[in-house]
Amino acid sequence: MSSLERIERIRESGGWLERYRHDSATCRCPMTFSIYLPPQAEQGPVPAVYWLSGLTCTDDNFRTKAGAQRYAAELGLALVIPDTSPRGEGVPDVPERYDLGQGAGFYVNATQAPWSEHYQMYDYVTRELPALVEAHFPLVPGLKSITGHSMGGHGALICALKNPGAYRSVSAFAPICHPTVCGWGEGCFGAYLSGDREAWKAYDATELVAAGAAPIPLLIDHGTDDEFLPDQLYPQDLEAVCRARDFPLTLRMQAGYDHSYHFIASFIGEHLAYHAVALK
Ligand SMILES: N[C@@H](CCC(=O)N[C@@H](CSC=O)C(=O)NCC(=O)O)C(=O)O
Repeated sequence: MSSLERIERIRESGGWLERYRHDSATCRCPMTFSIYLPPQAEQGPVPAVYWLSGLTCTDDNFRTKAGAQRYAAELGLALVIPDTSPRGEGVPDVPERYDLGQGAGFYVNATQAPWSEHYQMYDYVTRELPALVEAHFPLVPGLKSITGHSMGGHGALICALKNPGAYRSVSAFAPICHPTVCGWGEGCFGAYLSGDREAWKAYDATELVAAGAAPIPLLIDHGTDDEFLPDQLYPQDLEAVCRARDFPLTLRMQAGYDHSYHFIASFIGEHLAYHAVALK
């Protein structure tokens, strides 16, 4: 297991917001993540909520824009906030594209060169990072939930659907619900996973539910004024397969909200309270 280099420590809401760099064996490069430890972590281990961010983000967007740490402090939850892709000079990228390469790992394990050398974000967020943080921080082993936004909402849904029992609860903000049929998903899956569309379905929430994923309640918020709702997010497709299977889905269309962190900040308290109930 790699060692951790602490690169930041900030007092917030009675707890600590910390940032670390480590050599990832999974992504074969240095990776950065943030963790918020609530005040309760000074008394003993606490449960963790993993947050997966969207396209163009690092771990910094959520911790500076969502206002989540205040709620996490009240609820006694740690927040674990990974980056959205491997990064660095030796890591493939398409600098002119915001939706492919660095900042756009899409939470899959790439199988295609040149991406497969480093772009192993699914294994990183579901295996390496939980083992690392549980070994180094006062977290209750295995007691975790997951949420995220847009590409990260897609990531949260597939991590929970593909790992029955690993997460006590899952929620998502404006997730890309059917990535195999939207432009963002087609671009990344085509590059990272080849042109074989059947292979893409293993990382698509709508396809996983349709294929018989074990039931876990899904809490999803979308904004009705989200600029990406018509062409990228497809909640109606996930809703249809959930209805056909009687799969537990709470899909809330929040009037007037867009795709931004203002939307996330408006509902993050509700989402964390939801996870806190599942984690008690
Ligand atoms: N037009 C934007 C597109 C990038 C964008 O909107 N990113 C969202 C996530 S979208 C899906 O994953 C985001 O969270 N941005 C960061 C933020 O702090 O708002 C562009 O060109 O950048």
